[in-house]
Amino acid sequence: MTGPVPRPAEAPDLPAWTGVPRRVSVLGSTGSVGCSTIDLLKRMPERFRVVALTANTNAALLAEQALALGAEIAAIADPSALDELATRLAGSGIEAAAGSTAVIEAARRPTDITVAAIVGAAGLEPSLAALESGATLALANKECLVCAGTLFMRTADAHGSRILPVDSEHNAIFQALEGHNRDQVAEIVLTASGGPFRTRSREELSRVTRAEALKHPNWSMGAKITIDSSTMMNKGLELIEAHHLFGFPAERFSVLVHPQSVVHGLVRYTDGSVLAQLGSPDMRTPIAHCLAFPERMPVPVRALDLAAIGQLTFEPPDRERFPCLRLAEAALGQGGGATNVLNAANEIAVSAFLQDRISWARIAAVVEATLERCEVMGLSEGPASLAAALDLDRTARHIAIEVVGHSYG
Ligand SMILES: NC(=O)C1=CN([C@@H]2O[C@H](COP(=O)(O)OP(=O)(O)OC[C@H]3O[C@@H](n4cnc5c(N)ncnc54)[C@H](OP(=O)(O)O)[C@@H]3O)[C@@H](O)[C@H]2O)C=CC1
Ligand SMILES: CC(=O)[C@@H](O)[C@H](O)COP(=O)(O)O
Ligand SMILES: [Mn+2]
Repeated sequence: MTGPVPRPAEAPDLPAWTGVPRRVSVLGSTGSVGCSTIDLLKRMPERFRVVALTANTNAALLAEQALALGAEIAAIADPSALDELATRLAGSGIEAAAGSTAVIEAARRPTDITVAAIVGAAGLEPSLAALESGATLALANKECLVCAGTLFMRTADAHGSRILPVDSEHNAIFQALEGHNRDQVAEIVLTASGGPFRTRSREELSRVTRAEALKHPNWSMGAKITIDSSTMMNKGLELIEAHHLFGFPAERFSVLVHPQSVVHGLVRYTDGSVLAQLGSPDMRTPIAHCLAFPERMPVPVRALDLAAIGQLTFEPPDRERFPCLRLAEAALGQGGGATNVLNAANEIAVSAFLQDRISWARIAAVVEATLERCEVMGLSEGPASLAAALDLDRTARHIAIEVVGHSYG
């Protein structure tokens, strides 16, 4: 275990909104978090000015968003999508750019706040570029921190950039920690819905389908995180994310299953007080918290009606039926490059599951086998540079692809 990560204590708060629009970029604007962000920006045009929007392949939606918000630039990672993007933006004065370097350069444009909502380790370089520009980063892309957390937090520190957590649990914990003494924090609890398979037996879990796994009980999200929730790898990734974001040792965090997804995170203090943040399960609340920080802004989210919900329930996680949680906890405990390998192997396994190449139960097996094979590389040192992080990520993916190739069922 590496010790606590130093906090970016000197990073300045965003100035309060004083009537001057904030410059905002959205990386991954066409995804689930991206579209929720765009929805909020469209409702408050006087409050935000859009700099850059980025996507992977969806040129039609990217152009529509850029036109609706009058963005400066729209950048798409897939070079073959440039013609369509440029045609749709012709005559608007909005720049069109393509290729992964164009996405990174768009992310580097100065803003007041940049929302990092690309999925997977593909978000690492654009998010680092945003941090290097000095922007406040509203971070949804948890895989950045799992892949290269120490490097990521150091980059934020070095450039005086603040990171505001968008991920609902981390946003809740951030709110419950704000204004309190870090030395008096006894425990930080991440809640987990338990996913669509929370009550399934081991035997039933061997037969679950892709369609079932894609049906999250409470949240509407992109495919990758929805599968991660079904295996509880999402909670494992979130433990690693929380360790880096908040700088507490791994032992200070715990996971509590809460099927209603109303209590998003809790902080217990040394005097026994437990502070929590509650809200309807709608990502527009944590996104708005980041966009308006340190103010609050109104959102079109259904008000929480606890009387209608009636009961909030809690139970411990089951690491036997959901081994991905155990694997992520072990990788966090090991530190160094283990979480990078965990993330890469999980991305490959989830993608193979979504392509019907492996069963749901094999996702954990592929991650475990990849971690075992990578042990020989000695993972005790975490990647010290971006090149080292990308290199380890590439190697682990190759190994995971081989493991998938040897998987049956
Ligand atoms: N969805 C949610 O409610 C929550 C999500 N998160 C985290 O936020 C992140 C985004 O999740 P979500 O919105 O669900 O994901 P989606 O799959 O819905 O969206 C992903 C976005 O990233 C873009 N993208 C994908 N691959 C690349 C690439 N190689 N280069 C550049 N852009 C790329 C996509 O573009 P295109 O549309 O063109 O494919 C899309 O804009 C994830 O890390 C997730 O864990 C955290 C908490 C909640
Ligand atoms: C909305 C959000 O933050 C997701 O990470 C969500 O929490 C996933 O639900 P699980 O608790 O099922 O992983
Ligand atoms: Mn979350």
